[in-house]
Amino acid sequence: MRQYNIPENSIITVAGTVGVGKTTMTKRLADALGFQASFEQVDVNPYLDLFYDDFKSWSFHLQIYFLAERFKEQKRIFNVGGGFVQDRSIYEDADIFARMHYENGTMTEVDYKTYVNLFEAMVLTPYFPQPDLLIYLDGPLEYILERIHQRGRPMEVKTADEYWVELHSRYENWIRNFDLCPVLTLNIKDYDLNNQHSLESIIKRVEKSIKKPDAN
Ligand SMILES: Nc1ncnc2c1ncn2[C@@H]1O[C@H](COP(=O)(O)OP(=O)(O)O)[C@@H](O)[C@H]1O
Ligand SMILES: Nc1ncnc2c1ncn2[C@H]1C[C@H](O)[C@@H](COP(=O)(O)O)O1
Repeated sequence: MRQYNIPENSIITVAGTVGVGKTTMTKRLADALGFQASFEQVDVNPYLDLFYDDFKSWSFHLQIYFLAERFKEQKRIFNVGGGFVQDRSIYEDADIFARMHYENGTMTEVDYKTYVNLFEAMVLTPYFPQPDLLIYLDGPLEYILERIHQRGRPMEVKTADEYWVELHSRYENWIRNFDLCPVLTLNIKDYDLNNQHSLESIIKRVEKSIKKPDAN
């Protein structure tokens, strides 16, 4: 395997809205770098279908479930060590999804406050070092909607497009203000992961952007 100028214990988080291509990017990048991958487990999530049927009744349960899952994954990453590529950051749960449901009235204020308290307590533990790089995947909304429909998860396909439109717009605002670690933004129109040159050029950009051990 080719050696890259990327510290071997780096943590790279792939962020972006639903359907943009995080899981696919996580797999390809982890394989190319010889890193381990950490995924969201969508198929076994007991709340996801219930949530998409009725946001108001299930948004708190779902957020707590995601928080617990991410905490377990963070602990695993911390204990196993080595380089990891991670499919979605915990920041997106709190700053985008939970906040959106609270602001739209599909999560109560008391539930939101409880969630934020728990989130803040968790990110202060040693299991949540800031990533060395956040790769932000962005692209035109119509591409993303097409991917959601083409992937065909039933609960997502039946969800009104307005939900994805709002999510996309919240992501764009969020990334403009995100400063917890270096960010590399990739537009999905500009790469093709089936093309080795395209993947190599992404890795070159990762090499340039990632936090190196001697950096502050
Ligand atoms: N670079 C790409 N080019 C074309 N299709 C892609 C690309 N990346 C992902 N897809 C497709 O788009 C859909 C969503 O991708 P996925 O990686 O599951 O997104 P996410 O994890 O962000 O929800 C899947 O059907 C996947 O095969
Ligand atoms: N924190 C979250 N709140 C609500 N919904 C969420 C959250 N994190 C993920 N999701 C949903 C969105 C998708 O339907 C699936 C998986 O996300 P993906 O972006 O496809 O990895 O879970």
